[in-house]
Amino acid sequence: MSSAAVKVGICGLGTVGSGTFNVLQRNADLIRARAQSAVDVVHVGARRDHPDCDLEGVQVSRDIFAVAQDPEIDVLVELIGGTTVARELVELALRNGKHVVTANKALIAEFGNELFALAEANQVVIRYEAAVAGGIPIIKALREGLSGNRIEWLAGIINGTGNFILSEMRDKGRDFADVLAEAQALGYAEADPTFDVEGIDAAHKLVILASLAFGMPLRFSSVYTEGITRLTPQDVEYAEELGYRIKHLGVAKCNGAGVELRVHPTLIPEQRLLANVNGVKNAVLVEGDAVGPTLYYGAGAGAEPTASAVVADIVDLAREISVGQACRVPALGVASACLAEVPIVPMADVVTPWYLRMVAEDKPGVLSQIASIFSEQGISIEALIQKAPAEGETRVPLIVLTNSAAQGRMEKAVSAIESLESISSEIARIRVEVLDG
Ligand SMILES: NC(=O)c1ccc[n+]([C@@H]2O[C@H](COP(=O)([O-])OP(=O)(O)OC[C@H]3O[C@@H](n4cnc5c(N)ncnc54)[C@H](O)[C@@H]3O)[C@@H](O)[C@H]2O)c1
Ligand SMILES: N[C@@H](CCO)C(=O)O
Ligand code: NA
Repeated sequence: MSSAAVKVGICGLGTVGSGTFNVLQRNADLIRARAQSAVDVVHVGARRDHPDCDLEGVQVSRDIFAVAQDPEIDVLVELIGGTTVARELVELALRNGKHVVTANKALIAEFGNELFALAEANQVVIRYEAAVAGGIPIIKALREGLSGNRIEWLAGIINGTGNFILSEMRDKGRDFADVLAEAQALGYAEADPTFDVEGIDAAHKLVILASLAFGMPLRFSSVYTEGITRLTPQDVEYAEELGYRIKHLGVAKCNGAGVELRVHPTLIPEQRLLANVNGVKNAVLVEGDAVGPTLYYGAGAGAEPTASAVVADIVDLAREISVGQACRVPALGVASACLAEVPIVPMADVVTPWYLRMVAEDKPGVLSQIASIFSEQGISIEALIQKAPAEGETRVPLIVLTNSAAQGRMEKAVSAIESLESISSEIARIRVEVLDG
C-alpha cells in the first residue's frame, strides 16, 4: 500500500450523514486496508454541527456548495435529500469532476437519466447503493453479482417505515399514527412521511431496481403506486384467517408484453420468507434465469445501516480511483448506449389473485348473485368467508379470495357487485402475490 488518500466531502449531517461520518471514523483502519488507500473526510457541508460527530480537524461549511467547489475533494457525498438543491449540488460536483455518492432515491429515480449522462460526460460516476433497501447491497447484487442472468422478476419490501408500521399494527395492535411518529423519531421516515405511507418512496426504489434488472432507462412516472393508508385492522385479521400476511410490496416483472411496475399492499402466503420480514427490515426477492430465486434481507433504514451502504460505495470508488478506473461499472449495469425502453404493462392487464372484503345483507340469494357476477367475468372463487353478524346487525362481512384475474375484469366484477342492492359499502380489494420463485 498505498496510493494517496481519497478525499471525501459530506453534504448533510442528519441521520445518514452523521452515521456515515461516524462509520468512516470508527472503521478507518479497516477501510484503509480494504480501499487500499486512506479515505479522509476533509470537508463537511452542514447547516449545523451534529452532537454525535466530532468534526475536529475537518473543514466545515454552512454553504454546501463550497464542498462541491473544493478542489481537494475527490468524492462528494450528497445526504441532504430532496430533488431541488440536491440536484444542483450533484450537478455542480459532477461538472467539477467529482464522483458522487448519494442515498437519495428520489433524485436518482426522477433525474438519474440526466445525472448519469452528465457524470459520463465528465468521466466521473454516481454511486447510490444506500438509495434502495438501506444497508442491503441490492444494487451491487443486481448490477454485478447477477450480471450473468436474465432477470425475470423481482419483488421486495422496500420501505422500512411502512413495514415497521404494518408489523407493529399487526403484532401489537398499535395505532397507525403512533407508530409513524416512532418511525420518524428513529430516523426511518422521509422528511415528508407521506412518501413512505403513500408508496412514493417505494416507487422511487422500484424504478431503480427495474432499470438495473431490465436494462431500461429510469421511468418513475410509469410506476403504479398505492400506499398502506387504506388498510384496515380487519383486512390484516381476515388475511391471517386465510393463511396470508399483508405486506407492502414493490413488484417488477418482465415478460414478452413488457414490464409490470407496481407498488401496493399485497397478501402473501404466510409460509413465504417475505411474509415474515418484520419491523424496519427490508427484503428483495430476485428471480434470475440461471440462478433461480435469490433473497436479500437486512435493515432498510436507520443511520448506521444506511451508512453501511454509503461507505461501501465510497470504498468501491476509492479502490477504483486508486487504480484510475472509476468508470468501470456502468451506472445502471449496462452501457448507457444499450439501455432500451420496455413497454409498461397497463394495470388493467396485470393478472393476480385477489382478496375482496364487502358488507352484504344476510339474506338468501346474495352469495349466488355474487358468484354469478364473478362467473360472468371468468373469475373463479378460491375461498369465501362469511362472518357472523354483530348483535342487532343484519349485514355481514364477506371475504372472497379469487383465483388469478386481470385487474380490468376484476374492476368490472367489483362495480357490478357494488351496484347490487344487498351490498352496502365500497368493496376493499387487495392483490395477492404467491411468490413461488
Ligand atoms: N434515514 C434513512 O434511514 C435513510 C435511508 C436511506 C436513504 N435515505 C436518504 O438519505 C437522505 C438523507 O436522509 P436523512 O434521513 O439523513 O435526512 P435528515 O433530515 O436526517 O438529514 C438531512 C440533513 O441535511 C441537511 N440539509 C438539507 N438541506 C441542506 C442545505 N441546503 N444545506 C445544508 N444542509 C442541508 C438538514 O439540515 C439535515 O441535517 C435522503 O435522500 C433520504 O431519502 C435515508
Ligand atoms: N424512509 C425510507 C428510508 C430508507 O430508504 C424507509 O423508511 O425505507
Ligand atoms: Na442498498
